[in-house]
Amino acid sequence: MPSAEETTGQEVPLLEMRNVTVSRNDRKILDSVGMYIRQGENIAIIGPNGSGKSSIIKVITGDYRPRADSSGMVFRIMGKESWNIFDLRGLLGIVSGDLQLDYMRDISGMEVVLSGFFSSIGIYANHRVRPEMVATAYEVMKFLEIPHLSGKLISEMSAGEARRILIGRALVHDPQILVLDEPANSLDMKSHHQFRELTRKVAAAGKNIVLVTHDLGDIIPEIDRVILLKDGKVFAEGKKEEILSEGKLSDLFGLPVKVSRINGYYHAIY
Ligand SMILES: Nc1ncnc2c1ncn2[C@@H]1O[C@H](COP(=O)(O)OP(=O)(O)OP(=O)(O)O)[C@@H](O)[C@H]1O
Repeated sequence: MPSAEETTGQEVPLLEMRNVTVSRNDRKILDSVGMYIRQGENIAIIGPNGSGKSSIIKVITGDYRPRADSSGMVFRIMGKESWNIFDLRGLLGIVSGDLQLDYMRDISGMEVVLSGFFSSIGIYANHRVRPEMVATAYEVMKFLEIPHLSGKLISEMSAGEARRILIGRALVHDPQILVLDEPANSLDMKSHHQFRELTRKVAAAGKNIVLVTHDLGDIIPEIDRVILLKDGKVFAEGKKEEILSEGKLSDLFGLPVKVSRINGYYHAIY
């Protein structure tokens, strides 16, 4: 059967959202959000605390179910409106600070990476770890230059080491999209730098990066487009060079922001 792309002659977008609304406790935390991510595109979602960034990620991962308002809603991932949660998890690899907190126990780097095959927090008696899974996990760790963390307990790793192991977990099942939710929180300068370099390597390997952050320094040069969120709504979106302007960022964060660009990275001064 021909794919939607072959039938229509148009590229199927990675993600398409229109009029996506999510409410909690009778309050709209996402309000008619629209977003369009092309295949092969890397994007960053930026906004102040509480603007709805993590909620967008939860919609993408199927944790939050959006509802349609009177103008109707569109929500498609790879052209499909409804996803089996296991198929969806296969498409996505996720790294977040919250996930790292879930792993604060005595489990080795190798087990953390392997748990990515089962979308679980650890390896349990019902998980059948096949030899080829161990071989793949080792290959991923080699690619990420972290084989030395294989036998180390995550509870004994530095924040930067643990974050790199979580990228391994996110990539081990070969997802198309790597979602990074505030990935550099609590990393020192060197760990932040190493993390960014790893993300660049993943982008160069052909994965789509969806980055959520409030720190402009997380935006690797491979990110083409930026979406600004404010109060649960899209405030602005477009090419990185146009969106990361002093005027727009000052309006977004509600304070005067100066922006500098060095070696393809943006920095905010406030
Ligand atoms: N389960 C929930 N119940 C009630 N309110 C919620 C829930 N989840 C999120 N919110 C509210 O929705 C708004 C958006 O939250 P969200 O976590 O998406 O913001 P964020 O941009 O990721 O913030 P931060 O940068 O602080 O992580 C916030 O005001 C938050 O308090």
